[in-house]
Amino acid sequence: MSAEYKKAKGAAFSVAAPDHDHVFISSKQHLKECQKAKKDELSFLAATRQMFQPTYTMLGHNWLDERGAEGIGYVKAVGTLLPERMREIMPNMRFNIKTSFNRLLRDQCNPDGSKVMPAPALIKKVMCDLNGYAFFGSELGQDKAFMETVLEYNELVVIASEVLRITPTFLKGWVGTFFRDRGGIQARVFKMINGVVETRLREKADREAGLIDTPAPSDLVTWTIDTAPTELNWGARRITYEVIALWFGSLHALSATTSYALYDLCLYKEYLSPLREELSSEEFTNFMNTTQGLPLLDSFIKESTRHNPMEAMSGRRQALKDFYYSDGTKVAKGAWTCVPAKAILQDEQYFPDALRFNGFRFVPHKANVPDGVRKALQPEGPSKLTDISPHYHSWGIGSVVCPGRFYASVAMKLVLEHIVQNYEVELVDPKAERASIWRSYVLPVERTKVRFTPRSA
Ligand code: HEM
Repeated sequence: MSAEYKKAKGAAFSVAAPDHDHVFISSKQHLKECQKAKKDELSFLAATRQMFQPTYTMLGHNWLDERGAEGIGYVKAVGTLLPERMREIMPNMRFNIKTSFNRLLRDQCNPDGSKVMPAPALIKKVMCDLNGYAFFGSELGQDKAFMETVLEYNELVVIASEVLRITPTFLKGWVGTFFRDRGGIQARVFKMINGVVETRLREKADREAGLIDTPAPSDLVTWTIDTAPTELNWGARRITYEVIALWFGSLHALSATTSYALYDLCLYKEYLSPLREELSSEEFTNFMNTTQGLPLLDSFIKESTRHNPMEAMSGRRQALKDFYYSDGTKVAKGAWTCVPAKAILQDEQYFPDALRFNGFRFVPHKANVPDGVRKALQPEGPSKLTDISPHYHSWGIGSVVCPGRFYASVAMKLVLEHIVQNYEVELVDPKAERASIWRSYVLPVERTKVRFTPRSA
């Protein structure tokens, strides 16, 4: 894809795949037209459905192709209500991370006090616990059996959806049933979440009738209920599906991105000292009080996402009918149009010294960067991890952008803060494979091990 992007010099290019063709765009004009396409022309939700195969991975749930036809309450729940409450829940998020690390590393001790763990597997569990708290509060979030089941379900969906995407249509029903019935895991997860949703709906009705005066818990189940489209009268079942869909959209990306940042902490040790200085300063208190700040850590994570994008493409839209860009480029019905995000992130025009890791390339000019730490400057000036820009498409391409990025930024910072402040980290085998490529995904290799040595040891 990168070679095609270079050859195309801004023009659109096509890449065929077993399930459908891809038409890649990167010019300002194409992006503008893609963002402005009508809802019945290019669809984000149709592409998402193809990615996740919910018919087989979410107990037959299906959503409409037209974004907004069933409301976009989830965008408010995730992008507004969750960030608004973040300051309130951040101390508990921090405590949750500490508890997870202590529990997960407890049994791995070597005689010298160090602990060795496969890094992505560890991060996935930490993030699962953390997300569990943000999504389900203390009810299901503290329920060990539920958290183990929901993590197992997550893994199943990732594998099942990829297998189903390339399964010929005539075999899909058969292969899909195999995944759907596997140990009844989908039904179990559904039942547990649905139970909580039913209770919350009952309590909401009681609260509105003045029968109880306890406040609703501050978590995504509550906010998904509160932002559900009233005119559609969603019951518990539909709300449960919405919560499950949000869960998938979040855990996988969060874990992969944080795992890469952990590898980068192991590989580029010169950043540890300035990061520790920042995390021990007023900056951290300010971050806990405002959710903002920590410019060095923010830039380090952003550079890690640039250097190791977990997906080669972004801004997927499926054509619901033949679609033509104004230069005549055709996206045939069923094909996807998308952006070659990884190739753009490695383009020297936009990211000088693009192939090198420059942890502080995005920091504000006034930030306290010590001499000797590389800091390539961006032509467009400083930017934050959560910013959307025409060349950084990790959160999407505009018209649809990730509303979870504010929470993701805080969650990643809190996990990395815990690691940086409490451990020295190193790759057990610096030559071990860190990333594996499957189609457009570039995922952290599960078995790659990191040694955690407590800093006080
Ligand atoms: C590092 C972590 C994450 C990454 C890299 C990421 C990336 C993305 C991307 C690329 C899109 C699609 C935009 C498009 O195709 O144009 C998206 C959409 C979305 N993401 Fe995230 N995401 C992350 C974390 C999260 C989290 C933690 C949540 C929820 C708590 C979340 C919720 C959503 C939702 C609801 C959408 C759909 C938005 C809409 O329909 O308007 N994401 N995300």
